[in-house]
Amino acid sequence: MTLLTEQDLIKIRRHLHQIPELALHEVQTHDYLLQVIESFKQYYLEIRVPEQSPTAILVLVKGKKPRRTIGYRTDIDALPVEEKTGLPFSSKHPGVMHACGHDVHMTVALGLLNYFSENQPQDNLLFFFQPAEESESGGKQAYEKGIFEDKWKPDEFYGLHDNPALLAGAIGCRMGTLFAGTTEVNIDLIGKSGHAAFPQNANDTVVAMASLIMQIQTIISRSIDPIQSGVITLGKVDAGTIRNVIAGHARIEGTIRGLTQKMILNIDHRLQDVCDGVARSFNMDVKLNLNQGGYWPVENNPDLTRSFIKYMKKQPDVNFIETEPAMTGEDFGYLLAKFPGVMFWLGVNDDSQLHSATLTPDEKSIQRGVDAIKGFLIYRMEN
Ligand SMILES: CC(=O)N[C@@H](CCC[C@H](N)C(=O)O)C(=O)O
Repeated sequence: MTLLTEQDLIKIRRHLHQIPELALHEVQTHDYLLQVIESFKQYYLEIRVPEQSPTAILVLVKGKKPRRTIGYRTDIDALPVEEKTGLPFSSKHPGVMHACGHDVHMTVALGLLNYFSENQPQDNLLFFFQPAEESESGGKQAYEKGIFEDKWKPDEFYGLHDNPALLAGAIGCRMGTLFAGTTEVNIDLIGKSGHAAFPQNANDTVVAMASLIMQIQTIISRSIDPIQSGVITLGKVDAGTIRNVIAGHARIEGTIRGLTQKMILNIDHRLQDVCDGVARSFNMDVKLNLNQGGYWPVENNPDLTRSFIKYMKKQPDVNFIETEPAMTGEDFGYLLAKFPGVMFWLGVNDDSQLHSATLTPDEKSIQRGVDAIKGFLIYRMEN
């Protein structure tokens, strides 16, 4: 294999786009990634599939005169979204789609790895193809299972997320917090089912759920400092079986976001109060389960981010934009709490938002992303 062209990268991205898989089930994706990586020159590559995390891949590129190991992470999982792009290379997996652009993330990582397999870097580079970013805290799991040990430990870590609101190939970043911390919310309401005609003999969880949802949506507006703010989105509700049976069980699933850990814990606390209140007033069990996993706020390291921004701003071919913090979550936040590093945006210029069934990243972003990041990594190794 020689250097991949822009067309080769687009082909790879389209293949990955057709085989999206959910968190921790990225089997075909993993096999295809391995196949591509194994087609690169292997002179100074070492590939490892950690047995503790069988869909992850680590690739160490041994440097000429290493002073450090620079990590680069890409996520590899997809979302339970039915694709509606109409693209000829649409998802072949019903109900699953790369609606968050991880196919682009993986392709950029492969482009970088391919370049450094042809051009031995000064420092060591560690590529981490990470399962389960959308749920299941893949980054945290990998860390806790000990996959970053000995020579597999990065001294610093970089990673990107695509951004449809930025022009294709633009790089966005900021000092401090880039993304929010999140907490997954699951609420089960347990009442008593019964005949629709006799509510006095049942305990209706649909009515309690409606009241609970409305009360939860007052937490942000009434309990949180509006200057700091946060988000609670309840994205899934489920209750009942048929129109004329009172539902004895209801479930709500959602997510909380805040830019600081203090804010997340504050919202968590208020949510518990509101659930307890509804349980009392409707005389039923309301079980709240909160799971932050590894979705900690994404805090960029000050020195490394300064150097990243300084480099990107100086490049005539890079459209660099200083961005505001975003309420998206990322389990790279957990890894950045363990290793200093930088997360940044790669513009993919699309009208559709992340997580939408019509997300269509502009493929010009791939080569531009590879060029900008490759340049930065070389610069970092020289400084
Ligand atoms: C970039 C992005 O969209 N990330 C996801 C991360 C999921 C966090 C977690 N599963 C949760 O929902 O709390 C996001 O939804 O922001």
